[in-house]
Amino acid sequence: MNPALASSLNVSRETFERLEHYVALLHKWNPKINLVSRGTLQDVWERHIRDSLQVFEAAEGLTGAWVDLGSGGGLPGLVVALAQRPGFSVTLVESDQRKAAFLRTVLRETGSTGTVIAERIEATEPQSAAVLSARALAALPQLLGFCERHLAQEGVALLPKGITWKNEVAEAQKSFSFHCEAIKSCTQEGAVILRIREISRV
Ligand SMILES: C[S@@+](CC[C@H](N)C(=O)[O-])C[C@H]1O[C@@H](n2cnc3c(N)ncnc32)[C@H](O)[C@@H]1O
Repeated sequence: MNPALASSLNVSRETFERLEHYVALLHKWNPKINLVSRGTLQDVWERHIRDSLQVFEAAEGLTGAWVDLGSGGGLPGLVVALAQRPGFSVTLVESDQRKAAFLRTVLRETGSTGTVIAERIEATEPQSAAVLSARALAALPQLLGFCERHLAQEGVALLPKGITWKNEVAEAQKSFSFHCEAIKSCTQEGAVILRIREISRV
C-alpha cells in the first residue's frame, strides 16, 4: 500500500488494493499476451490507471449499465469495475479470448463484479448502455457507429482521444449529429475525454 499514491488517485484503500492486485497480474500476464505495450508497464499507474480513473470521474452524476468496448487489458472498463462504485454494473466486450480470460481472472481474484463478453462488438447483442467507454479502439466515426448499436437513447459515451481529437470530431460530424463536450486530460497535454450524447445520423 502506497498511501500517497492512493490519495493522489482519490480512491479508497479497498479500491487501491484491488488495483494493486490488477497491476501485479498485468505484470505477470503481459509478456505472454501483450495486454499493454511493454514500454508503458513501468509507468502503469500514470499511463493506465490514472488515465482510466479520469474517465470514471467524467461519469460523475451517471449510473446504470457501463459498457466498455475493446477492453484489451481492462482500460478503462476493468478499472471502473474494480472501483465498485454503487449504481454501476460493468460489462467488458473484448473479442480476443486470451485477453477476455485475463479480464475474468482479475474480476475473480479481486472479488469484483462484472461481465466479460468475449465476442466482436458488431456481433454482440445490443447492450443499451447508460455509459459507453472505449479507449484506443477506433476513430470517432466508427465509435459512433458502435454507440448506435450499444448506447441507450439517453446514454453518454466517454471516449478518450489524443491531440488530433478536433479532426476526429469534424470527420464524425459529416455522418452524425451529436452533442460533444471535451474534458481536458490530466495525463496527457492536449488530449481529452469526449463526453458525447444525443447521437443520430445526419
Ligand atoms: C488497441 S487495444 C486497446 C485496449 C484498451 N482499451 C486500452 O486502452 O489499452 C484494442 C482492443 O480492442 C479489441 N478489439 C478490436 N476490435 C474489436 C471488435 N470489433 N470487437 C471486440 N473487440 C475488439 C482488440 O482485441 C484489442 O484488445
